[in-house]
Amino acid sequence: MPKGEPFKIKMVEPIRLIPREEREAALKAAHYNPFFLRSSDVYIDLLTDSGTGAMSQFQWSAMMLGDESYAGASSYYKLKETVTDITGYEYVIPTHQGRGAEKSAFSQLIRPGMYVLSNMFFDTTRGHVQLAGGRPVDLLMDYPTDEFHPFKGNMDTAKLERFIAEHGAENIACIVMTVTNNSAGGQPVSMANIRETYQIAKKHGLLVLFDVARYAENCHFIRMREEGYADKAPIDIAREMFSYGDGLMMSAKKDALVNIGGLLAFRDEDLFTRVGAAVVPFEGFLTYGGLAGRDLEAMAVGLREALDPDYLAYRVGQVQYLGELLRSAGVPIQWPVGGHAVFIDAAKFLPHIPWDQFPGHALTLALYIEGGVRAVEVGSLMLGRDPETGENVRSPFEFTRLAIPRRVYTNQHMEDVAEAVINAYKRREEIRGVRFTKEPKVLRHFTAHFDLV
Ligand SMILES: Cc1ncc(COP(=O)(O)O)c(/C=N/[C@@H](Cc2ccccc2)C(=O)O)c1O
Repeated sequence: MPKGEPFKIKMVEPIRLIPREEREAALKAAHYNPFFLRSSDVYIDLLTDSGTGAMSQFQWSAMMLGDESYAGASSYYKLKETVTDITGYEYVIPTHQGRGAEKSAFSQLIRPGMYVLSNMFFDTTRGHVQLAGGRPVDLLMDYPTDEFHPFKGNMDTAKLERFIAEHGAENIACIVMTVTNNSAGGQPVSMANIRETYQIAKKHGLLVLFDVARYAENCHFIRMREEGYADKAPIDIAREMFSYGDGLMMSAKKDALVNIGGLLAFRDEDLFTRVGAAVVPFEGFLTYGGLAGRDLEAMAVGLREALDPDYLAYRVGQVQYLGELLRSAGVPIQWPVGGHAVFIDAAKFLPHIPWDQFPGHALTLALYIEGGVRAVEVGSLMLGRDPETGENVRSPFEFTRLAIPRRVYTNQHMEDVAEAVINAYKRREEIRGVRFTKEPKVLRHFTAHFDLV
């Protein structure tokens, strides 16, 4: 097997590491929140793998065929055919990005006070359940962060059965299966777990919707780690996976390899009609959903490219490479490494920082100072406050996430990232926690202002 990437580079975008004193000034000016840094002040941007990937020559050339008709554009039908071929779902609606799909679906499927169950919600999905008056419930299998288990993103189906029995199916709006499981560390969900969850849902007459931002990576892990799938193509694994669901919401900015875009797709016309009623006022007509025709063209191509086995081996392999650099240096990370990011265990990295001074966030500040690397916290800061008590909710994990954009950085960049993390680790006792100086009500981590404790 060649070591190199399964592509060669045709266009480059200059990046540079600004001097340390400029990084310190930039971070202070950004209210100690990496979201407020200018990208030109960031050397290696691991804030998110969402919308930050590089498109292929096939996607760029497809964009020239974008049909910008308001309704019934040929670009829509190309996307629809691709989505139906991969998922088996006949009814397809584009949205501007994932949260457009979430708002449209949850506003129609949730009555205030209803529960929505998940293996684990990501924060915007959780936010939209709450905005629709729903009560999100995570039912993740419990695994130690530093022990190997092939599918740490799994739903705890025993907890699921108990919850349904205790609260009644009539009080549950739907089940959301997040694949891969971003908040649990980009960890995959096994086909057996997806199948079992679907069987339980059908026994109780419950809907199962997928949150499939990173579905291709999930198919790769099933192929690599689950008995009976080694010889199957990722697209065939995807087809089976989607057979255990009633529909999907997707941020196309991940595993559809585009810079903007989202998707809704359903097996059943009634669901399509109900959710479509919210798309028209919020996103646009059903055949464009807030996107240009050229975006639909790029998405149709990207959905297939993401399922290419050589691409998946390279993509997930690069994330593993960074994980191994850190693990071999003794840096505490979640193990095994997920599909789109390395999750540093900030609670272990910074045991002197209390959870409500947000160690995962404190470490993002140190990584930027050390090496111009921008990362994000996935922990108690992201989890926010309990809507009923107003208290900070303590996350089961305190992570600093290093999310790797698709087809953007080389392994030398990963070595630069590892050096920054290891340098921060060497001076970890000096790293201080943070406190709010401005705390927004919803999805606070994106726009909060902080000071060092
Ligand atoms: C599993 C899953 N479901 C839905 C969505 C919403 O999709 P969308 O509305 O963003 O298209 C997301 C978005 N995930 C971004 C969000 C983010 C977080 C921190 C920094 C920047 C961006 C990320 O994980 O990086 C997701 O992960």
